[in-house]
Amino acid sequence: MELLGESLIGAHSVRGDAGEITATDMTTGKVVGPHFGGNTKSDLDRACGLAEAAFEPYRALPLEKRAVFLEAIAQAILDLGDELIQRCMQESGLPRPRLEGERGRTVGQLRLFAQVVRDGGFLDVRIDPALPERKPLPRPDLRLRNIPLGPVAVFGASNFPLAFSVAGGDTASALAAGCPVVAKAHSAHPGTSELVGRAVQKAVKDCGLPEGVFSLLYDSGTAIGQGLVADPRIKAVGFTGSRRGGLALMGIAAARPEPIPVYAEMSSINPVLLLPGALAARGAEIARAFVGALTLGAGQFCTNPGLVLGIDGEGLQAFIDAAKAAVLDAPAATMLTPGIFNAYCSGVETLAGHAGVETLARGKEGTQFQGRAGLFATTADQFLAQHALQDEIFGASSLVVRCRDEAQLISVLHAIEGQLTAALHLTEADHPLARRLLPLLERKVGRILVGGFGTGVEVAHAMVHGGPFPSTSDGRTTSVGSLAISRFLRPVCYQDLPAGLLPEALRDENPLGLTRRMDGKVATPTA
Ligand SMILES: NC(=O)C1=CN([C@@H]2O[C@H](COP(=O)(O)OP(=O)(O)OC[C@H]3O[C@@H](n4cnc5c(N)ncnc54)[C@H](O)[C@@H]3O)[C@@H](O)[C@H]2O)C=CC1
Ligand SMILES: O=C(O)CCC(=O)C(=O)O
Repeated sequence: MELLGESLIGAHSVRGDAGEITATDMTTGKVVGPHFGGNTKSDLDRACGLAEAAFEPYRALPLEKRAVFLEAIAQAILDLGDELIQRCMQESGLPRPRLEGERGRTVGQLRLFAQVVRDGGFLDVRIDPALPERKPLPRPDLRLRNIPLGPVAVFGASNFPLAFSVAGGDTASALAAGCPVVAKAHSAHPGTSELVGRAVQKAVKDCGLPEGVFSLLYDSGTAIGQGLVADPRIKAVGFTGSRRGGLALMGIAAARPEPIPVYAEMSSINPVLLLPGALAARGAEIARAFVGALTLGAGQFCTNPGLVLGIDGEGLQAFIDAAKAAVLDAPAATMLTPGIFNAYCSGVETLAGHAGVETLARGKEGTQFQGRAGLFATTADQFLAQHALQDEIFGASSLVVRCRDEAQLISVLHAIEGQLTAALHLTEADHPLARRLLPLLERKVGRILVGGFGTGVEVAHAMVHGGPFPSTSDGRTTSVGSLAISRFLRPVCYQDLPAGLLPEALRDENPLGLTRRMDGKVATPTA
């Protein structure tokens, strides 16, 4: 498919004329064509108008049709074939196996949401039948179901050009909820975005849906992204990126005459807790696995293990020695954009320059735009005294914090900000300490895991990829897994509506065959 450098506004392909966006081939540093036109405010207005017009007919579709649409997007992405992978490799610098895996995850995610839509459980139907004889007052007939919020703005992430971008988890869950999507392409992978956008556009057409169900805009600066969040027709925002970007969009959304939710996944340093028994039993082994997780994908994951906590002693020293050796051996890796590479280099330099921070090891030198892994250490006293030591460094850098004792480990945990994940390494002897840490960890993170690291998020029903601020803007939800749909829904209660006016999902005869909560009890449909 020839790339045109055009945005997609409903069924149309439109060349924006507000500046240009060009991709960089991250392995050569050269610009790759075509040049993409940045959209204008009037393009944005048109995309939002179409999304608003599509909302009612799209949400009214039978669930089966919505599910088939999600599956059609998945197939259209697969039909792009190797062209998608090649373009994506060029724009992102990410290797083929990673991107093939990510495509599988993207397609799997869309198919998972198709199942979620068919199942209908996300409607969360509750029926409390009327109790006309109840004393002292009768109870009215109450019926609840979730409805979609309205058009959603999705900001593609730079670090997952497929699974968190144009047709990634935010888009899949918003479409599954019944919300049209206006996506804002990330300028790091404009060609990949156009290819995937065209796949979604084709699925819209093939399924006979209103064209405004999906649009894709390009922004040569920040005006289109900001305008999108401010547009009164947009009712929610999905974002993965920097803390600064997420906070800016949250500010715009909150300042609207009608504020809207922004689901921003921002910064996280994902503490790894090395408990004494585990350090004594297998410190060096954990260190090697840790460096593997640290350097995976040049460390460009929001789940990257950026902080290691342990109690000082022989065990922690054995871990550090083995981790140092593995980092020294780690090859440099191409980063996503020149900007991200530069931010990584300056982040590492700043960290190394802090009082009381020791550079333990740096990975091998690389070529242009290749980040070198970095391992640093400090004491808990220093960590507690310098808040800046908690700043996310996006890339393969991690800070080991030597704690004096259990009490100081707990103080450090109290001091850290909200996180996506915490990883515990333990043996049975560590269970009493782990049991004491768990309530505190629950308050700090969205996912607690044992024996591994946070990278490699499973797309599943029980997954939480979220956490307290600043890891996300709203720790009550997740951006990965089927629960992500709940971000784009809100409950409506129907009180004493005549049967003929009730939505199908709420009718007594249960024509959709939904599992519903009847008078508080789960009722499965009779076949
Ligand atoms: N924690 C995480 O998961 C990630 C963190 N990052 C951090 O972000 C840095 C920059 O990477 P990017 O991916 O470009 O993130 P970014 O936050 O700068 O941009 C993400 C998206 O939001 C838009 N955006 C950002 N600020 C905006 C504003 N003020 N107004 C309107 N639109 C705005 C951008 O155009 C882009 O589409 C990295 O060096 C890293 O520090 C990046 C990716 C993921
Ligand atoms: O590690 C993963 O699979 C997902 C990480 C993520 O969501 C991110 O880096 O933005």
